[in-house]
Amino acid sequence: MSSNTLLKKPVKLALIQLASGSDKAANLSHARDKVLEAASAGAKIVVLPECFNSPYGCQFFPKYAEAILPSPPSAEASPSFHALSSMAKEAKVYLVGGSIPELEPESKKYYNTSLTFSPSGDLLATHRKVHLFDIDIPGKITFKESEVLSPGNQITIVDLPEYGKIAVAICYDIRFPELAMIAARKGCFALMYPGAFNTTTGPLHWRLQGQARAMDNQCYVALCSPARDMGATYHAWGHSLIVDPMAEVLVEADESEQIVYAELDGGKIDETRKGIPIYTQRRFEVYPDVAA
Ligand SMILES: NC(=O)CC(=O)C(=O)O
Repeated sequence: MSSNTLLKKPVKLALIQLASGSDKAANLSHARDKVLEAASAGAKIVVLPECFNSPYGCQFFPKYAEAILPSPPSAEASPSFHALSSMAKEAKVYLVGGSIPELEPESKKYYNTSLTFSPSGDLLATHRKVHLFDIDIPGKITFKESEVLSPGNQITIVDLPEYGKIAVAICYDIRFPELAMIAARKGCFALMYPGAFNTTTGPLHWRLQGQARAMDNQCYVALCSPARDMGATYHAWGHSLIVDPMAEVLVEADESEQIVYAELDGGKIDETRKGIPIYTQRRFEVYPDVAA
């Protein structure tokens, strides 16, 4: 076990592949139990899935949306914010709080938003899904988040003082390697993606996207899905997974509710970058358009 300049000390990461239903309060309470379970197993960074407090679908966003700003949000207006903050504090973990439908009260715009909290329950970062999930695969799946949601406009990098920097992005964001590349080049040891691929795109692309982002950027990548519910309108792929900097899948769930864990080690980032030194071999003079 070793550390490096990106990851100061080894850390156990947990992804909670949560089974959520239509009752928001029940979902929040269930998430709390699972976060505490992950902490008891030694996890210090815990990730929840996309839309963990609601069913996933455009028809559900307005009903489940809550305000996050203005600050400080009240427990009535922002129950998920408060629940996440208290579970992080109770479990004493860094918590990447999956995502929740957000209503920005002044603009009346809706967002798909991820909140990250410190072990003392303080909000560290807010990521609004940058790339909205608009796809149309005839006969298989049509989804248009942009009919209801607005996109976020920022790459989100979060400093976890004891460990180093992570990037947080949501689901469809993983299909845009530019975002991952910039975050990695700014020194993140891991890219965290709460996500909910489906039974059409999941088998083809979920693992591949996770491994591709890890291989390109030689850092850890985590994808955290909801458990599959065949009674829901959207059938999540599940298969939450953690990939190491060599693009090896360290752990992968099936589609049922479970928690997957892996130990992240800075030495693995060094070893990978030493063995395949693309970080020092880039030729930005040949492709200046992508230089940061
Ligand atoms: N749900 C998403 O945002 C993305 C997805 O399912 C896919 O890219 O496939």
